[in-house]
Amino acid sequence: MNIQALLNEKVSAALVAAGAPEGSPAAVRQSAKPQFGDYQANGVMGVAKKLGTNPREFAQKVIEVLDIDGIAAKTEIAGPGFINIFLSTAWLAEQAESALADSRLGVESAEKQNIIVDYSAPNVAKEMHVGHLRSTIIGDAVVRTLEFLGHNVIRANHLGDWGTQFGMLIANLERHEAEGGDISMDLSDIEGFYRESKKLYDEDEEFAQTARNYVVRLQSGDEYCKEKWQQLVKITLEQNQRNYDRLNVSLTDKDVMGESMYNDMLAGVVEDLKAKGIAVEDDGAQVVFLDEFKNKDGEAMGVIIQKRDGGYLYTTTDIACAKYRYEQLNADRVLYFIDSRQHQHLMQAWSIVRKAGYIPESVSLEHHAFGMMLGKDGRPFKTRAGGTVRLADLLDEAEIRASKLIEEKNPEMSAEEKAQIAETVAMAAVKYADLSKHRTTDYIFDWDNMLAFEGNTAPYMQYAYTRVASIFAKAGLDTDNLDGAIIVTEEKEKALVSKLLQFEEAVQSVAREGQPHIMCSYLFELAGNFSSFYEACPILSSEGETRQSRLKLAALTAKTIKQGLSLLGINTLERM
Ligand SMILES: NC(=[NH2+])NCCC[C@H](N)C(=O)O
Repeated sequence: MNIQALLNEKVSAALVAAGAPEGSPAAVRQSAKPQFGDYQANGVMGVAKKLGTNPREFAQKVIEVLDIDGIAAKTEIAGPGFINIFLSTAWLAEQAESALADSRLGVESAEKQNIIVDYSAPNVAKEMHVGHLRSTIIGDAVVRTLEFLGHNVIRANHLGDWGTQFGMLIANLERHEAEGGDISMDLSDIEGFYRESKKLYDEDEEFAQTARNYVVRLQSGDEYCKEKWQQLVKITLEQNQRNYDRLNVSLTDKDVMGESMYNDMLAGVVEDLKAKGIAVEDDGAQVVFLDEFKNKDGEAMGVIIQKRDGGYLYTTTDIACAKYRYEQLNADRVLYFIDSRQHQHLMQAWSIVRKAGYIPESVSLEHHAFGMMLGKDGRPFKTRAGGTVRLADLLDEAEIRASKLIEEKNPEMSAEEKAQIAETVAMAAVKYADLSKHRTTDYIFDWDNMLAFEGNTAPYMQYAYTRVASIFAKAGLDTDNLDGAIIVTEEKEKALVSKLLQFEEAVQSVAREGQPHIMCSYLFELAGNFSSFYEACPILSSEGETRQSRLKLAALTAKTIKQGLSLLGINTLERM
């Protein structure tokens, strides 16, 4: 149950009953401090101002008609007219009880929507690099959260699999084949292969001519070129899949909807935009002038959708792609997890999409942008030699570092167990470090921080889970089979229960805002609440119904942490 939403509904109804206009916002939020109650409604002041009445008096009227008997123990008016709501411990205990009995931990399913999530989107014949890492792990956490809420999610890996570069890549692939080498070996360093192709293209005129010829042939559907192109796509996908699997990212080959998929739509889109008078010819190219974007002379900015030579652009593809997602996939919502540097590109493409009426306003197109990944020195994240960091190398290093850490902590464990723990911790650390930061800020990649056992980190959260789980292991108890009832008496018990019952709010916020750091902060706070509870309220050494109740609180904590981490794509360990 979403308590905030419930209270918001209750207070909204009371506002109207007290004379406020229909639809006045109740603005119920979690309280910043316990002395302000569990929740606070801040909507009264705005309404009183509109009505020209005294806010404290109006708040009093609202409280009189507010129907929260049995839910709240107490309400009070504070400051200029805030309503502080103190929840009843008996009611909280009841809610916690039903959350524990429910495999969804009491989280209600949302009204089902078709949601397309565009994420990862690396490029063919290029290594996945750290920039794609952010899109991949943030997007995947949001996908898991949306699915948990019951939405129909379509994972769209907008692979960069089209463009004029394929001419030189095909020509070079052919050259390698002619030389009789082992192609899969030759392409194991796909980035090197790309550089080599580029060099040949720049330096060898005959090669460049073949390459240009292949571009034309590929675009007109020539079988030979298509087959070679497919080979390149396949090799890239295999390499990416290894990264996805290691990172426990839920993408597979089936989710690839690359740029090439929209190729057949592009001519039609340009024709249609011309017919609608949205695109006009300018110096031989097809251009859309957008008033809402100004160029440096203060004039409407021109966005090219077809070049003079007939070629289409990245923007043209994204226009067609958005159209497709609405028309063919019936999207209710489309989320794009792309680097903030592509913001203007997306805004322009979508502005054209809306002008052309390809998607109704009721369907949201959302750019969930993120900042750059920086090194510890605050500069773009690079290898020591100054090159781009390959994702696979980064993950290898994470495992090496985590192994050392686990070795120090648990020298007595079997090598096999240590290796398994190290791998789980390593991938979690890389993901969690990224997920826990506000998405839009640049993110500083720091091994020591992400692998620390203190603070808002993966090892800390994984260990928090293991610690609760070990209580049950030690007592030989099963979290699914506990007798007795939850009784909330101690202050720390109440704080823990309140936090546990905010899980749904966290899940829904992540789904709404596409910001997984909300879940990380929630879990970190929950772990903190559990620690304070555990210190103040002994579990196994207490007796009778107190012991049973506390065991149940611990069980719900373990399940909530595990579920929350799993929505982030992070695995837990029973021992670590
Ligand atoms: N619909 C989109 N434009 N998705 C993002 C594509 C990202 C692009 N392949 C890149 O590496 O920068």
